[in-house]
Amino acid sequence: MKLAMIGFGQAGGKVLDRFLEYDREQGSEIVRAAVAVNTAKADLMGLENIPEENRVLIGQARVKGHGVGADNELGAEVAEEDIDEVQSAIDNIPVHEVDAFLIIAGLGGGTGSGGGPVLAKHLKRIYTEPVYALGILPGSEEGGIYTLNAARSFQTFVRETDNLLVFDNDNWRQSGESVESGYAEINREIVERFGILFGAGEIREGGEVAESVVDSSEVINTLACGGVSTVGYASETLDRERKGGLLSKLTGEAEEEVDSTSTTNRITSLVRKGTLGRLTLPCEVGGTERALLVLAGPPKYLNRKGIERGRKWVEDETGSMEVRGGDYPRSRSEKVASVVLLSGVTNVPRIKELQQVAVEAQENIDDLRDASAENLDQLVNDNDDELEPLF
Ligand SMILES: Nc1nc2c(ncn2[C@@H]2O[C@H](COP(=O)(O)OP(=O)(O)OP(=O)(O)O)[C@@H](O)[C@H]2O)c(=O)[nH]1
Repeated sequence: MKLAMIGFGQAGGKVLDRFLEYDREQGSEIVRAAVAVNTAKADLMGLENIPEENRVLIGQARVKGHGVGADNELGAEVAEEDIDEVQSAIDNIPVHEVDAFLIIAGLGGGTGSGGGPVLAKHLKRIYTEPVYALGILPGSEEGGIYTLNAARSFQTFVRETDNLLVFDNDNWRQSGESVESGYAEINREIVERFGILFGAGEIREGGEVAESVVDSSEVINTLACGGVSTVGYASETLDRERKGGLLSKLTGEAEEEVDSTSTTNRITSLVRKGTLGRLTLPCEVGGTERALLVLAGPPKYLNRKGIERGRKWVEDETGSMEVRGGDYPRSRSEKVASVVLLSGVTNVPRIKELQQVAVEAQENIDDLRDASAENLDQLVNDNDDELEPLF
């Protein structure tokens, strides 16, 4: 599937930068266009793979290139004010060649969290292609303002996009890791999962053809139920049995013996592990509206029977009647990987918790405001008492 990706804010830009690297390494050609938008000049300058002409600095008149300091209302305001500058960069994208837009943003900060939904609304008004977002939730140790931003932004993103794919940093940070090396690891994880999902079906001319192809319309149909999505992943490194036949001696490549029963079993077990293991956003699998599974790996290690069994299992597990599945051949890969997209999930404890914390944070803010208003009144009254008439 070909995407126009817009990285909004620091996290969005960094993840998009990694997507470009992945695209180049894998030859997957998912990112048809890449635009980074930020209020902080330094963040834009730190990007490595996004072309300079596609880096858009917004809000210069208001924040002078220094970021909005986790103020997501300000993030939304400057995005509204400077939407034409973002649009100018998007005007250079051959939109007729893309299947969808994907806005990537950290929901806890200010720029991406506030500006991302503004851009989503704008794109939906102008284009007919679906507009998705990949929203990154903050770690719980990041504090109240990040949680409050994330809770607000989450709701707005769900309203303004065709589907919000979520990655929860809280579920992925390893203890003892530095923040930066932690993010590098997390960003690799994000790009691998979403890269396989969006890369399926993007087979170039002369490339390998999948036995049961996943094409972009299947990803779009799975996401079309709207709401929130999460992605599961599992992989197994292949212990490739090689047989030194004449052909292999001539080509230098080993032929492989592949047992079809173990191929089927490997696939079904990877689908289970992917679905029941660590999801990008942990949730109850039951009640999922739609699902899609993609099996990636060397074609010999993929078969229709395994995928069909895996698909049936996901149907039983989710209770959904709309479970699609297919394969994504990658000959050079040394592993078989399963990616499971669960779309329209409803039972998500982290979101409930986030909303609760946000309500409390809002009440605290209201209390603080009330308290400071009372203090102000008090101060005025006290001062009134003390003031001596001058005449
Ligand atoms: N996964 C991931 N999350 C990140 C990364 N960098 C920052 N974050 C998360 O993103 C949130 C902060 O958002 P940023 O993108 O840094 O903020 P911003 O949109 O640039 O907004 P301001 O800095 O307030 O102007 C925090 O919750 C971080 O946990 C990253 O490289 N990867």
